[in-house]
Amino acid sequence: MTSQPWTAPVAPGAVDATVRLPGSKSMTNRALILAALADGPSTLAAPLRSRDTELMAGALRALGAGVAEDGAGWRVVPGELRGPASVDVGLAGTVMRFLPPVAALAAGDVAIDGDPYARRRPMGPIIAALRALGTGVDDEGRGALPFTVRGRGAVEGGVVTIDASGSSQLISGLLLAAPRFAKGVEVRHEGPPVPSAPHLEMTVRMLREAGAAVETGHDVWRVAPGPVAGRTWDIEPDLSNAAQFLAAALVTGGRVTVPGWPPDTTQPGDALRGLLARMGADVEASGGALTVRGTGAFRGLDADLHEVGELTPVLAALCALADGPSRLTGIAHLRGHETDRLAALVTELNGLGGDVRELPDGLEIRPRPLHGGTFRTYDDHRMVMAGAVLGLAVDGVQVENPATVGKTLPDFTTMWAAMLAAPAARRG
Ligand SMILES: O=C(O)C1=C[C@@H](OP(=O)(O)O)[C@@H](O)[C@H](O)C1
Ligand SMILES: C=C(OP(=O)(O)O)C(=O)O
Repeated sequence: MTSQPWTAPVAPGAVDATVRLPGSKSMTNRALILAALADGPSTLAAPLRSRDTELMAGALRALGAGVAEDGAGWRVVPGELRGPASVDVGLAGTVMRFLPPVAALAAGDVAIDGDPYARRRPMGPIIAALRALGTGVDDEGRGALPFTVRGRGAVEGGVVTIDASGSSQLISGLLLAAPRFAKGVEVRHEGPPVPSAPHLEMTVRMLREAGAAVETGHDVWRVAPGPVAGRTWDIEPDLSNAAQFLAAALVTGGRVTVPGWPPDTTQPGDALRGLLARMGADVEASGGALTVRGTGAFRGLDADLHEVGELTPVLAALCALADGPSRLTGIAHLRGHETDRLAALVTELNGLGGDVRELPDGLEIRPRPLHGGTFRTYDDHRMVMAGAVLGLAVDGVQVENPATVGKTLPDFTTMWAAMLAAPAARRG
């Protein structure tokens, strides 16, 4: 779906807002997988409703699970997994990496495809791993989408070695389905470091919460075969989607509070507390909420974002408005995200007059006065959010195809307008 360009609003003054965020994409899609593999029904309370999670729900339904509306949540009733089925993964990394190992457990063929750029995202290691664990995959030699998983109703499992330097999701996908493999799984990683450690911790923690036995070591993860418990999953607010709202406090010298900030979380967005403080924000956690205050002036950032790569687009936009230069490193794998995010950020920030250089593993950003213009978004929700942050301070930023935020935050532009319309902003 393509929408009309959106003129990102200039902040009318210092923001002063409380922003309630919908559920975490990463937790919702893990909970859906575990619920579909469980030995009884589960409930997801406050899940994210967005393109990525609806695609996951649709994929699991196609394989035989019951995923039904339950008030604001979802009720999942596991069913016998079977093909033939066709699954659309859209551009969702979580669906394209978490679903194929579940498809391997189905009796019958499962054809899997997605958006055009999905065919360019790293999938080879998971295809090879499924074969090594005893499941046929017909990919016509592509090592990428589209492909068909030849499910036989059971997966032998065992030990497999992959290079997961392109995406942590390649490991998470194998681990999430592994309690249902006859021998469980031992996944070993060989290659450059695996990104997104917090997301791997999230996988391990949620598997354990569902009763699975998981052991971890250096670049090795083991899941024993065993039952997955049906349960209630309370989905935390999506902290990565807090980034753009909290950034608005720095850009405008205002205050943004996010209620329901979990005190102990595996979400990478929790790193925003430290990262924004390093840029000069006053960050306060109290009463279960996180509040960020800015003065309107803030420093550049020199940070390795390897573990929290999905925060990069919004942080890069913030860095382009900072008082000094920034270096964001450890993020070569972002070339395989929704788009090549390093190239996209260089092109679009420089298109507004910025001075951004691509490094082998990141970005170097030197702030310069920016001007309005088209900010292309490449079907990447976080590029829309980055454009919104720039628009707070730069008149005439035309964000292309804002509806692409539907991937994880369908109400984004409405929430953004509400934040800017909060009382203090109108006075400012
Ligand atoms: O497991 C997950 O839920 C995710 C893992 C990360 O992927 P990569 O390791 O590919 O960066 C992250 O960027 C993505 O948004 C969500
Ligand atoms: C990388 C991201 O998404 P995906 O789950 O599609 O990998 C992201 O949300 O920033």
